[in-house]
Amino acid sequence: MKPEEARARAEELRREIEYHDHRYYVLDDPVIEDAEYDRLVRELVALETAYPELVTPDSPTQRVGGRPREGFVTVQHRAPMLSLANAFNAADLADFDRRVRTGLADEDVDYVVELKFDGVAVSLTYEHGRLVRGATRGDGVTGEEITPNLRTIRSIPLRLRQPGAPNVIEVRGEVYMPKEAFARLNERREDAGLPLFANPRNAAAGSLRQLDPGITAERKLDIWLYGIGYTDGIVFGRHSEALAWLGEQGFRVNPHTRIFSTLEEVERHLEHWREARFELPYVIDGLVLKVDRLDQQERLGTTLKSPRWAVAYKYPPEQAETTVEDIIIR
Ligand SMILES: NC(=O)c1c(N)nc(OC2CCCC2)nc1O[C@@H]1CCC[C@@H]1O
Repeated sequence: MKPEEARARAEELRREIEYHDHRYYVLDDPVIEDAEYDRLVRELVALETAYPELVTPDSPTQRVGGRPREGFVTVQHRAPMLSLANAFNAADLADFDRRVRTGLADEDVDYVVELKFDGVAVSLTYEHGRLVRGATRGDGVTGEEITPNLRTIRSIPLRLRQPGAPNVIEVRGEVYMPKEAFARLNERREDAGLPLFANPRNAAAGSLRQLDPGITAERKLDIWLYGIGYTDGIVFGRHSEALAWLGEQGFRVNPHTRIFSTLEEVERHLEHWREARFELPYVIDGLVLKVDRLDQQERLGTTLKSPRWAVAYKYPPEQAETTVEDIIIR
């Protein structure tokens, strides 16, 4: 095969494998048999081995790469990754809603209501459509650079579907370990006499902070994208539009997100998930309300720590540990 034929075939295989990765890992709706998928990957690996100059960082064969590192580098987020004020009951929610409506001079308000994933917040930076950096939230201003570890998460695209759009975009999401993967990991650790992880969030954090990406790759982590931090190329009118755009670019965006325009609808939705959350294959510790219109977010602004246009509604923690009351003194 001539070099330019090899280059063309390699690019064709990359597109095809990316398409199937998106169907399988993001849409959970594969259209190819595993054996056929593996054959595509084997052909690409063979081509890249025969023509090493063809290897590009965003090739699907480069997901688990690099030697273990000595330590982590810290990075500054272009825009701070804020935290969320909490609401624990209907009164707290009413306070939040009143403050929002007062701040907006009683204009109509739409709330985007998202599940609150109990994992590790990360930011992903894409330049000219390619993933160049991934970092933990850290203290909101400075995080740890964990790009090789995030590249092992198969639902994170290594390049955007329309690379032309923004030159730079930094997206935010929550990396988590599904309940099933958490249970299997702790079984293996128990068999190996290793200390167990207390919950999926700790397991996800421990898996992301591995110096060896090969270990991260084995941990079956996944991610839900929930926002855009910084971008130099596109402007959205609403948070819900930004979420739709993330989905179009190939990111994994949660299907349970809803938009409501009254607090009553929001409260009914929160009551539904109070029990329904235990059926989910991943842990949530509440839901997040966000004012949808970005111009209204701007007007409400943020405190040093968290936005005035969003709040986390928290459920009481699952009673996993045994408490004193549960121990009946016989
Ligand atoms: N954990 C989540 O599911 C979640 C979410 N669905 N949406 C946001 O929106 C950001 C944007 C403005 C302030 C918080 N943040 C989330 O989690 C973050 C991680 C660290 C602080 C928040 O809990």
